[in-house]
Amino acid sequence: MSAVPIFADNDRDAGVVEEICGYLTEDPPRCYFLFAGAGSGKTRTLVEVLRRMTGVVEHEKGRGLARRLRMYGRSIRVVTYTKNAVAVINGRLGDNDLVEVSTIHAFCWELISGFNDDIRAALIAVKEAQLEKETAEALAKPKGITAAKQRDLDQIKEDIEAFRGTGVFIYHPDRETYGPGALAHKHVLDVTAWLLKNSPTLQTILKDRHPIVLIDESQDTMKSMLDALMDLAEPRGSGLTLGLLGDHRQRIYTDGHSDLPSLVPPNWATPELQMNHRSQRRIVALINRIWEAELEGRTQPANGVEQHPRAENTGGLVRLYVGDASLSPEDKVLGERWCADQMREASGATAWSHGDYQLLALEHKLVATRGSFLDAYSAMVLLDPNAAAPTGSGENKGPAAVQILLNELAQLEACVGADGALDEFKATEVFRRHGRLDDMPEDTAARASRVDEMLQAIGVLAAACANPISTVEEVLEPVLRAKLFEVDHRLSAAYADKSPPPPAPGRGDEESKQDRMRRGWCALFASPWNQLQKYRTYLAGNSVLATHQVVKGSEFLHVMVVMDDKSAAGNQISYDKIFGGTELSKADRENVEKGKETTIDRTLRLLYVTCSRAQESLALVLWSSDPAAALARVKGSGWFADGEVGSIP
Ligand SMILES: Nc1ncnc2c1ncn2[C@@H]1O[C@H](COP(=O)(O)OP(=O)(O)OP(=O)(O)O)[C@@H](O)[C@H]1O
Repeated sequence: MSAVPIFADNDRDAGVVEEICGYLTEDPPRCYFLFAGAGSGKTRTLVEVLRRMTGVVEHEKGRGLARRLRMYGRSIRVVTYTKNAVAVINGRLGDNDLVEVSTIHAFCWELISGFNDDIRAALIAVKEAQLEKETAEALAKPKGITAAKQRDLDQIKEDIEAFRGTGVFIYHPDRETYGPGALAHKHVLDVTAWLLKNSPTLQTILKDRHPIVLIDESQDTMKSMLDALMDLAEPRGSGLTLGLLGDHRQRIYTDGHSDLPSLVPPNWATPELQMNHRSQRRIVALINRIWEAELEGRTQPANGVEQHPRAENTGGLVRLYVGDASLSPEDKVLGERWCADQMREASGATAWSHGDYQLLALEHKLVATRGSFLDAYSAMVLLDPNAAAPTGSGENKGPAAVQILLNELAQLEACVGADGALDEFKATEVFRRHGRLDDMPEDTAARASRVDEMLQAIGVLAAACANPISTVEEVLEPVLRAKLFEVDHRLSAAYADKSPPPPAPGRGDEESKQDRMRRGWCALFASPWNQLQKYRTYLAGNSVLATHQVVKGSEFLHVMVVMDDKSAAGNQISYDKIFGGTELSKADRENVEKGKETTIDRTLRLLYVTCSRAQESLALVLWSSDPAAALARVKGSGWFADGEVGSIP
């Protein structure tokens, strides 16, 4: 192939940057929704627009915009989904005082921080609305308000009272904040959205600071924040111009709008990126087929442009392997290794035999099982279902009440060598970092005695950590006895309570938050200590195992997608239904009739996201409850050629 057509093909999106620059510099400027598919290079497009709009790259109208922004001390605000994306954009932009890039949490907190009376009013209004909604929902059920539900409603009332008595609210976008007035991540978004709708002062502040707001991954941006901003941007010329970047095919969180393209006002511009610069042709063809598939149970429209691979990306390998879902987890791991060997043979890529491929699993529970930290993970989910698992945005740090286990104790454990000897210098540094040396006794004898007490406790702790069968309870014992660190009051109270865990609720039974947490504490104390290290690695996003949900924005040369509905918790996703090994449920059919989102819709999007992470080769491993039916259905789907499908022996 000659160089000319390659250039022409690869450049089909070349005009989009200039098109967007045009919308932002029109008078009045025009809002836009950029439809940017997987691997379409939306970051590059965004950065190129920003460079032109801020005078870094010569652009006549951009120069005028930059001058106006600078004259009034304003800047363009870019909101990204992860801290990593913030760093990437800042890195590419260089020193640029006309652009501020942040996560949505940091953006919201910057807007509301210090407005304590407004925050209080918003929190109370949001909680009162929640109380009203939950009460009405419970009353509509045949059982009415159960005792467990009443306890939850009382908790909301207590929260409201606590907000009334709070003077100053504190928050940090990058970590959990504790203590009086500490706001959770979700609260900050709720409060900002409420205030943007109800407080003219905040509306003016926003427009005055950031007349242009560009939001990446808008399909997953919390609905209420997006609604508030979209309202403010109307009518055109209102003083706020919005640019939304997104791909509704990649929506994987429930926070976002279910069909953002249909909500975009008709007067907005809707440019599109059609290229997929990331993946080889075969992979791009597969994701196009997946998205347009006419599947039974699908309600979402197949809207969106078909993607084109780069002209030089002529290859790529795709395989689907189907195995029996009733096999043991150990046998499944062996089966997945067999698949990797097949991929090695078919592709010739040694990465498949060296474990240098990215394994994407369906669900956190599946990862916890494969990664041997299921007890610790399950306990964390009971303690705080919202904070237990890593998220795409990287803000989850585990339940707030157990932070000492995830931070201080992990750091102290790292001071103990393989021979069990303590590195006192490093340990002192850990205590100093956590402010534990500030209140050491002045008196020499008392100080020496306290040091002895601490060293003795660390000795017991080191021995417990080194013992592979130690439980979390055994490791905690010396820490609490010698008060080595400041401990969350919920942790110390739960530790002191030696009552047995309440029974798990039966199917369909409600459970109060207190009972659920008590079960969580008991499960955590009984968990093997060595599972916590694996859990921490996973939570930090440093594990070679990743769930589908956390791979947002990433790309890998070789990908294995493990689809095992049986090992996953919940029924939100079912690959076996997509591939035909399981029939649609009654609820699925009812949802289809009502035009509501179905398991098929959600699963198709997740499949789209995972497959589109692969650059060179992609193995799909399906553990099906009816492998024969799945194989037959797959063969008729047109997604794969005959030689691309195989059975796991
Ligand atoms: N114009 C381009 N020319 C060549 N390569 C490009 C171009 N734009 C992007 N790429 C490359 O294509 C890959 C995908 O780009 P990027 O990660 O920005 O896509 P994305 O739109 O954010 O995708 P996703 O939504 O799937 O995460 C990257 O490796 C990037 O370097």
